[in-house]
Amino acid sequence: MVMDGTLGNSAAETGVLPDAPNASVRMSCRNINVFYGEKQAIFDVSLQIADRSVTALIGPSGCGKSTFLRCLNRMNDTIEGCRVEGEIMMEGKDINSPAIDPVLLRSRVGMVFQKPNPFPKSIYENIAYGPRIHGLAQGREDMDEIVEKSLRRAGLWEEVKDRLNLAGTSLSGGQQQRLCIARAIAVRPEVILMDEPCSALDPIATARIEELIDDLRKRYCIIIVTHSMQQAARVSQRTAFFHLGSLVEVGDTDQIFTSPRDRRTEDYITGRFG
Ligand SMILES: Nc1ncnc2c1ncn2[C@@H]1O[C@H](COP(=O)(O)OP(=O)(O)OP(=O)(O)O)[C@@H](O)[C@H]1O
Repeated sequence: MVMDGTLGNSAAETGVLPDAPNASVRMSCRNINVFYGEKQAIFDVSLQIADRSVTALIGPSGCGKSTFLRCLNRMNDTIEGCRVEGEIMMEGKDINSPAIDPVLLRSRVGMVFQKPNPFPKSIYENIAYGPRIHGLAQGREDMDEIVEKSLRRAGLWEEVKDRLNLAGTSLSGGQQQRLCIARAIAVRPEVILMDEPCSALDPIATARIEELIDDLRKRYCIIIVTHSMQQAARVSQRTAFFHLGSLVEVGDTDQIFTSPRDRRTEDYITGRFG
């Protein structure tokens, strides 16, 4: 672990999940409160996030899923009037500490948005940009390798290897989303946040992304916000149910969907509200 306030490369584990002793914790959030001006959007949420697995955040519209997700890589810092309280530990350091560089943090905790948002640059440059600004490539050959590896991991290489100089925006919606995932992977993240990554995609493109998420979880800690309970059930191993800014219940996805402990979770998953 490095001692200069930056987040080190080591995959140091911070503990185990209380209900899953074999899972190591990648991020540990304690007593998180989030305010937009005077209005409180997240109330005292504590959540441990397992490594090498997918955690789904579910709950009715406006319950705070995206707000909470954005706490995990300090994207809320970019929203005027938004204030985050509480502790989010990763590799033994609080990511909200002033010593943490948010740009570096966001390379370690990458993000994929609802709508694919490739840069207005070539496919190659979309991937190469991050490694270049973070100094991860020694030269052209090294960069070529990073680009190929990232596109392969995102399941896009075969489709684009002969047209790397074409604009990223020339790809289909599903391909663009895989390009954005490849872009996140290229800077060697440990965590990937996904905010409804399939909501702009058709069912076939959605299925490809879901398969990809299942593959990526072998290497990364993934947290996904989804409106679709079917998607949460298909792709995640753990599910956290939010309601009115509070975390109602978190657990093994099978348990949450088959025997929820809280009435509100049951009402939501059985379609009584939301
Ligand atoms: N930039 C903002 N400024 C003020 N209030 C906001 C802002 N973003 C979100 N909120 C409020 O915070 C609460 C939580 O919103 P958030 O978008 O996190 O919920 P969500 O569960 O992700 O919703 P959805 O499923 O509809 O995307 C809502 O009441 C919302 O109106």
